[in-house]
Formats: sequence, C-alpha cells, structure tokens
Amino acid sequence: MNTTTAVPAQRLGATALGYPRIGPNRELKRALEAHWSGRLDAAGLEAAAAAVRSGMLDDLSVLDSVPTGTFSFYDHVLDTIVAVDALASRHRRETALASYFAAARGDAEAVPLEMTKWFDTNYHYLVPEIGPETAFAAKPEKAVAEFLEAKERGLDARPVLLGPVSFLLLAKPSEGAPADFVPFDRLGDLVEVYVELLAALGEAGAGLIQLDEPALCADRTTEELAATAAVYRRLVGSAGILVAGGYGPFGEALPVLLEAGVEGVALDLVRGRSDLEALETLDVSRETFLLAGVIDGRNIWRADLAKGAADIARLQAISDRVGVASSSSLLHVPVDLDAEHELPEALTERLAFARQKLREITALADPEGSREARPEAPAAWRDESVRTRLADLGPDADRRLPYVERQAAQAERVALPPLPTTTIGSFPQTAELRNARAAHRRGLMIDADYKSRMKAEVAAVIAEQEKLGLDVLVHGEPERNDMVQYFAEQLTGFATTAGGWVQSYGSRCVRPPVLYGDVARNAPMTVEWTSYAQSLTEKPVKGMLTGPVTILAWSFVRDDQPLADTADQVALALRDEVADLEAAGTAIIQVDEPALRELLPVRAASRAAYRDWATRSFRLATAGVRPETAIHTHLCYSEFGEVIDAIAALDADVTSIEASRSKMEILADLDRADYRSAVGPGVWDIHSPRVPATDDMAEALRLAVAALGPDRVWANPDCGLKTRRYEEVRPSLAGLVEAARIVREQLVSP
Ligand code: MET
Ligand SMILES: [Zn+2]
Repeated sequence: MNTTTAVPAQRLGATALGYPRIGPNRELKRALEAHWSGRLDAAGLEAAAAAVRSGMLDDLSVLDSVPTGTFSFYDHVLDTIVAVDALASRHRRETALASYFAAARGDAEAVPLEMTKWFDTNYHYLVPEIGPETAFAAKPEKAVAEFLEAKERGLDARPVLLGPVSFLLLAKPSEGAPADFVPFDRLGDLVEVYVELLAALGEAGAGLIQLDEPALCADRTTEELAATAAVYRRLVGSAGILVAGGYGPFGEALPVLLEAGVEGVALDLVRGRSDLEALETLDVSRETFLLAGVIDGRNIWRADLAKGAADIARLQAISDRVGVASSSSLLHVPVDLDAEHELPEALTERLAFARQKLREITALADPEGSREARPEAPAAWRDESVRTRLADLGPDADRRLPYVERQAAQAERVALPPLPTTTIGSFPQTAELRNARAAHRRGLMIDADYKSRMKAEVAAVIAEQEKLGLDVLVHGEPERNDMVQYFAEQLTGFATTAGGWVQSYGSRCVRPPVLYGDVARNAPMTVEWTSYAQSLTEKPVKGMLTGPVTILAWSFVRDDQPLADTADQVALALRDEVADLEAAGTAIIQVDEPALRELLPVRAASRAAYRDWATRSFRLATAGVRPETAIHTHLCYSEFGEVIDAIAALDADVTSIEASRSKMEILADLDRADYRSAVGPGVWDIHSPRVPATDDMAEALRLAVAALGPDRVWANPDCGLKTRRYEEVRPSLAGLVEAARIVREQLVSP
C-alpha cells in the first residue's frame, strides 16, 4: 500500500491592524464627556480608559499577534503628535492630559487643531501643525505602556504607530512658516525620532513593529517615494518593521518598501487587489512577511472565506511567511453584532462586526478552519421592478434644459430679490424635541401626538423666519434624527442598528444604517412636512432631501454590486420623492450632498469614474422636474477644490457651500470650473458658537458678488442650524438678512 505522510498544515499568524477604541457601549465617550464637563477627574478618566483597553485586549487575545497602541483618548494622529513631541506651544498646559485636550478641542486660550477627513472615510483626524521650528523628540511612553499591558498578559504584542511619511504628509505648515515650507521637508529630522521610538519599544521587548503608512495608498511623487525609500532604509536597522497601508493599494510604493528591506507589508486585499498582482511580478524574497488583509475593515459584511483562502494561497506561492489580517484597522466598524437583537435573521447571518471579524481572521489562519463561501443574498432582497425601471431609463433621464432657460422659468415662478436669503434646512434641535422623537420611537407617544408636536415646531420655525425676514424658508427638519437615517428608516433595502456605533471624531460616534438590498420607496417621506410648512406662509418653502451619494457615504453599503448601481437605485427613490414634492406645489427642492468630497477615491486614476456615477445619480434624482422648479444642493465639511468639476456636473440651480472658514476661496475655484449657476457661499460659520459680525457677512457677500456677479449669489449660513441654540441663531440670521439688505442697496446705488 502506498501511504503518503501528509505534512501537517501550518497555522498562519492571525492579526488585525487596529481595533475600535471607544468601547462596545461607547464607554470611553461617556468618560470623556464626564471629564470635559468636570464630573470625572483625570484619574477617573484613566481608569475608564484602562477598562476600555483591557476589553480591547480581551477581544484581541484570540489573535496570534496583537496590535497595541491603537487605543486613543481622542485621535491617533494627535497621539503621534505627542509621541514625537510636536504639540504646538499654544496647546502646552500644566498636565499632559490638559495639553492633549487643548489641542483636540481648544480652550479659553487657544483654538484647537484643525480637523479633517481621514482618507475616504467618515473618520476625522486632527491635523498636525509642523514648522521649521518644531523640535521633535521621542515620547514613547504611551506606546511602551500599551505594549507592556498586552505583553504582561502573555500576548504576542505588536506595537502600532502612524509612520513618519504619513504623519508629515497629513500635516500642514504651522502658522508663520515660510511660504515655501512643507512639513515633509522635516522627514530627515523626524526619522531620527522614530529610530528612538522604535528603540524604546525594542527595549521593552517588541519584535515586530507596525508602522501605518496610509498616505502611501495615495498617489505620491517620485521625490516622495525616494524619501520614503530613504526613511525605511534608515528604520529597518532598528526594528522588524511591518508597513501597513489600509486604504487601497500601495501601488508604486510597494516595490519601494520591499527594496528598503522592511520585514513585511500588510496588504489591503479588499480595496487594493492590484497589489496582489503586482507582487506576483516582483522579485519578492520568500522571507518577506506578507499579511493578507482579506477581511474588510471598513464594512460589516461577512467575508467570503473561500475567496480569502484563495488569496492567501496566492501569497503563499510568493512567500513562506504569510499571515491573515483585516484590510485596514477595524476602527471603522462597530464592535459586536451579538448585541443586535432587532435585525432580521437573514441580515444578521450575513454581517460581521469587529468581534465577528476576528473570528473570520482566526478561521482563515487555522488550516482546519472554515472556508465557507458567502451565500448569495436572499431573493427577497431583490426588487425586479426597481431593476427594470433602471434598465428602461431613457438616455435623457438625467438631463434638464440648459440652466439659462430654467433660470428664466424659475424667476418667473418665484420672484426673489437679488441675494436671496435662506438657511440650509435644520433649525435648533432642542432637548424637548429630541425627547419627543425618542418617546415616539419607543412607543410612549402616539403618532397623532407626535405629529402635532412636530407641526407645532414647524409652525414656530416658520414664524421665526417670517419675523427675521428671510426670503426662502425651510420647515426646520424637527422630525429628523439624522439626515441619512431619516430616509433609511423609510426606504426598503435599509436596516438600522441599535448599537452599531462607529467613531467619527473624538467622542463623537455615528450609527450608519445598513443598505443591504434593492432600494425602493413605499410612500412619500417628506411631503407632508413641507406642504404643512408651505401652508403657513406666502414665502416659498424649500423641500429638503438627502442626496444619493451622501446616503451611501454614511451607510454600510452592500458590497455585492458596484456602488454606482446602488446609487442609481437610491436616486430613483429620491426621484419619486422629488416628483411628489413638485406635484404638491413645492417650487424649490434642495438635495443635500455634503459627502460628495468624502467618497472621492484616494487615487486620481479612479476619480473620473467616481465623478461620473456620483453626479449621474444626483441628476437622476433631480432631473425629473419641470424647468420652473428649482433644484438646490448643499455641500459642506471640507474643501471642495478637488470636486469642483463634480459640483458643476450636479447641474443644480443653486449650490450652497461651506465657505466662511476658507474665506470664500471656493468662489475662484467655481469660476475656473464650468460652473454657471448660482451659489450660496456660507457667510456664517455655524460650527462656532460666535455670532458673526454683520459687516463681515456683508463683506463676504461683496466678495461673492465681485466674483460671480449680482444675479448668481445667495446669502446663507455654512450649514444647518441643528447644533446651534436660538440665542445664537436669532441674532446671526438677523445679521445675515441685514447684510444682504446692505449689499443689495449698494448694488442699486454703488
Ligand atoms: C451636513 S449638511 C446638513 C444639511 C441639512 N439640510 C441641515 O440643514 O441640517
Ligand atoms: Zn451642511
């Protein structure tokens, strides 16, 4: 008999690149907010943080290599600022913790660091301010302490730090830096500090250290890549280094890292699959540690383990040292699916939050573990009528008449003064309003009572606006908990979670709905509120919807079909809502797209395709109206320079856009692009509790008129008012109306 001795299959190393750090029930959020309000002292906060870290390690202990240091009191970029001692002097306070929160949140003496979006996610990081004067020094205390916490438990701990290249590429020049200075110029100095950080971790017993270089997932110049090569050649001497990207392919940075001699790379095999093909053609040493990031760190669908295993096998053909990991840090997913009790079973069966993803990773690492392919979505999640309707759309479904013709028709329908004044939609959400919504949701307030409560609020908001003398009114959005969830709750194909929280910034978390199936609208979603508001006033009231791109950006979206297809389905549902609003007599319909910039792909090569589908879905949602019905849109939250073409392609009649902080820079950008319709550049920074000076708002309007001409400018705040209080809103809007009046008068008699 011929027997073959099977070589026992080797267990692969299982790991994750990072873990949610706010606690399964947002414990850290509560502790932080108690601390900030003075109810919890520093020791109490530290105790709460230690408990959160301990819980993270409990979860992570199923892994072979446990990432450490991914806990944060606020933000991991701020942690890195501290680790390299680059806190701005205006943020230095008596204690380290006070300095930390001064930088994160600002205080009486100093404004905080700027905050901006982290790659193409809804996470926000604090932007380091680096100048020629920044005196870097190694402060390894946090990294070492968290490493030791894990090591003392007997875990194989792997410290994680944001790498020096990304740190500087994410930074901005400090105030007063020379005009030609860029933070990246300081790479040579910074790398020496990293050498010290790595040495301190090495002394504490760390073998392998993970340096996150997400900025290498973006397009980089030859000079940047050359500098990256030099940095990593310098660093490999001092520790075993694993470089992680996490936000797409490393692309041309991949050979750079490998040639520099790093011990390993963590590959994003969900969004960066081209790296897999690239590796197959590169001359890779069989000693190179390749981490297969096959478990999606950014979405909540169960993995196709068969596909993951196939990818792992491809890497094993290249290297003898292959491990299994998440594609990015698990920071972007909620902690535990088992805490959800209300989701339909067919959905729960197909989801994985962070804890469940750890199990998928360990299953793939185990030669005996599951290799189950992902089951097809249930037939009940398909809606053939939506699919047929999309397939049958004519080529002009997303086209309107040219703007000039629409404009004439709209001016005839609604007479408005030059520089019409308006707001972005929401009015202050009082505690009482939130309580009423919560009571209704829990079944403690009957529908009729709830409706009359909300209608009373709408009436009050209309009366406020009439009194202020605004030209185009809004109903105030009192019935909306959140601008995406409100629609998700009414559309087929969406589910909402009870506790699926994800950190957005600092202590702030969001609970994205789950878009799991074909999307359809069962009934009008907003018409009753808008019509009621319109019945109370002679002034036009804007209908108020959230656009398809933003609905997708702020949801966990099915990953079994292209985003473009899903966006079109959402667009059709909105198109019907737009039609119903129009039929009810609404003359102006605003479709908000604050996330238009957020989903812009990190790599330039993918951007044109994104612009195409994103703008098409918006047009599909809005182009069904008659020429005399005005479509407005609203954008905020970021600099829009890179999506100006997309803004033009939305083909809205009026675009209100955050502009006050960037001093109206957007106007020049718009002018350069082929944007010909009207703009409402925000003249009041609603993120600040400050009441803006009327003169400043008038000056901003003058700038806008100078750039765009008097017929194309609207006067409005930067964004909705729901986070503000009436004490700020009333004087600010009164000032805005006054500013518009002043500038109008100057138009007539300059
Ligand atoms: C984040 S954009 C918000 C737009 C919305 N219509 C509001 O006013 O609240
Ligand atoms: Zn906004």
